[in-house]
Amino acid sequence: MANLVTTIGTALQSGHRRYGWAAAALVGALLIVLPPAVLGIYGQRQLIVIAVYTLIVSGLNISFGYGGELALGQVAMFAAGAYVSAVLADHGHKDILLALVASVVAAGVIGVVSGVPGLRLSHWSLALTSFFVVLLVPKVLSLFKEQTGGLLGMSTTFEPTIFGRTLGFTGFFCFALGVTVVWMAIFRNLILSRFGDELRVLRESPLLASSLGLSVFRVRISAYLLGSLPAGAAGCLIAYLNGFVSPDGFRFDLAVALLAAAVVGGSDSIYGAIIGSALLVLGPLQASGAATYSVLVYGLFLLVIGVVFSGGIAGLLRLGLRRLAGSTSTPLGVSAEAAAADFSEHSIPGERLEVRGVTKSFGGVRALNDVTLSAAPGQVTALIGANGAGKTTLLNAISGFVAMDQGEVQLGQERLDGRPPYRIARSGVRRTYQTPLIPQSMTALEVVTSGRLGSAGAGKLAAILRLPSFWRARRADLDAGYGALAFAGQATIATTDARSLPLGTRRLLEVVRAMAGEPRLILLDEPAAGLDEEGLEELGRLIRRASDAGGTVILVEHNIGFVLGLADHVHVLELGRVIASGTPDHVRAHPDVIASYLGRRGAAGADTETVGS
Ligand SMILES: Nc1ncnc2c1ncn2[C@@H]1O[C@H](COP(=O)(O)OP(=O)(O)OP(=O)(O)O)[C@@H](O)[C@H]1O
Repeated sequence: MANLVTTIGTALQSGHRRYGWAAAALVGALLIVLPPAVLGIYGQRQLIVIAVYTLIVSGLNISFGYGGELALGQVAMFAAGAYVSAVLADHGHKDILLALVASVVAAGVIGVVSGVPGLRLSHWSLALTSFFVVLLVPKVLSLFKEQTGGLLGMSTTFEPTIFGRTLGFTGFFCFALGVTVVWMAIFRNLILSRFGDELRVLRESPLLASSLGLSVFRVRISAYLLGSLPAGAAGCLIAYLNGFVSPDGFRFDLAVALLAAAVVGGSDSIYGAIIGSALLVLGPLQASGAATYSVLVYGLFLLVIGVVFSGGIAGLLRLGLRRLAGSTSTPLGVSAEAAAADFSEHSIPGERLEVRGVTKSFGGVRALNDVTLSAAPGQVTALIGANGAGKTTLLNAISGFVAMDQGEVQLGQERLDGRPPYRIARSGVRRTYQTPLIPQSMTALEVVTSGRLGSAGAGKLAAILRLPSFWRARRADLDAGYGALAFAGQATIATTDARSLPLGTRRLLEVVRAMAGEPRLILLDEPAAGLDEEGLEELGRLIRRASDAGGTVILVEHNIGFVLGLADHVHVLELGRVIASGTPDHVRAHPDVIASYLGRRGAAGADTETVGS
């Protein structure tokens, strides 16, 4: 019996990804072709409103749910779409396709105008600018009273035509649902492509996104802009549905209600927008009287859902399917051995790193003082030193997260200093962090393939249309990711939720992610922190294999026994200066190092000593 349940669960879970789109398209098609008499005019209207909210909420989910940016401006874009369609209809342009395109363009313009300033600034700025944009809607409409009817709104003759033929209500119903189905297909294809992974990486940490080679600003603005487009389409549909537009339809309450619908449905799920919107339209708040308290009730909803089940209803369904499916399977139908062999043949293209005269001060603290050192391909180069010696600052200076005051960094023939972090990452610098940065709701395989996000891949259009170039790039990403996992002996965790893995495995995963991105330089910041003996051994083996495969590895670590047993070359930092460099034996015996750092036990052999942490 348990087996049967697991089989059904697995089929549903894998079917959800592979054929979920087909099921959704089928439901959409059925609704469209359903005889009007079955639903009746009221039922059709309700479905159109659900479709309208689905468009807006799914747009919100791109930047908010997947990208982690709180943005409320969708209502302003919704208003822009509605008013553009209304004004066009008022001027006798009744072609609904024309109105749809114009509404989408208008929403895009509002998206760029309101998004760019917010996104250029800090994380909360977008929430604030988009909040103000929504508050401004009635004011702007009153400014253009002649054209928009001001606060009273405007009604006009909405008789949609398409290519010169009048649509009628049922035709409009089919059009509205058709637009929503097409958008949901676009949305799904975007989310299940590199773009979806970029958003999830961004939500986890902009720092991580930059160090994987992504321009944080570009990802944020693409998400906000793409999310604004369906809101414009929704505006067009609501104008034609109601035959009337007024500022009352685009108030701040609606922004809160849509946010609640996103969270309740599941803001980081593809079909959560449909669930949330259906609840918004058909749910208990539609009862007379309840609407008065809608902001309060939606606010409470947000709080409760946020605390109790953050993935929303879609998240609960996903969890249920996962539980039913039980253990995970190997993806791609590739054997671990074959993938590992492929990956080891594909060596790591390490380059020589030269750091010359790097100096960095934070106020009165000189974190790096004229640091000159190098690291060779095929070797593990360790940086050791007590707390505050400047090790992390040096990694940050090499990877561009800290602007150095003086000095040069050269990788192979390429100068890295002066470039932004994402460009340095694109030059092949990959790093790990003291606290593993593993994005939410990603499998181990997805985490590893995200190491390739900064490299050339298929574009968004290829992803939306699922062109052959998309499938080729996807196959290459999956092969490289799976190969890297198998190379590290971790193929069995490929489909496991990466966040649920133990600390040691998450640390390994970070190293594997760094290896999957064809790195010319790998920077490891305290990868052994918190690991037990077994974890240390496994990590040591992996780092050694990465350098044997040609990688240039720089290891910052406090566990001296681990470092001296693994490194080919060691640089010792003290108060921002290099005080010794050489082989582990040379460093172990160096009088300055013994005096200031290793102490008497170091001279005798510091195999298990952890210094400075
Ligand atoms: N952003 C910052 N602002 C101000 N001071 C900083 C900043 N980053 C580092 N420092 C200072 O620079 C010095 C070097 O710090 P750094 O973190 O590089 O040392 P570390 O060797 O990596 O230490 P640990 O082993 O504890 O991580 C310390 O005195 C630290 O307080």
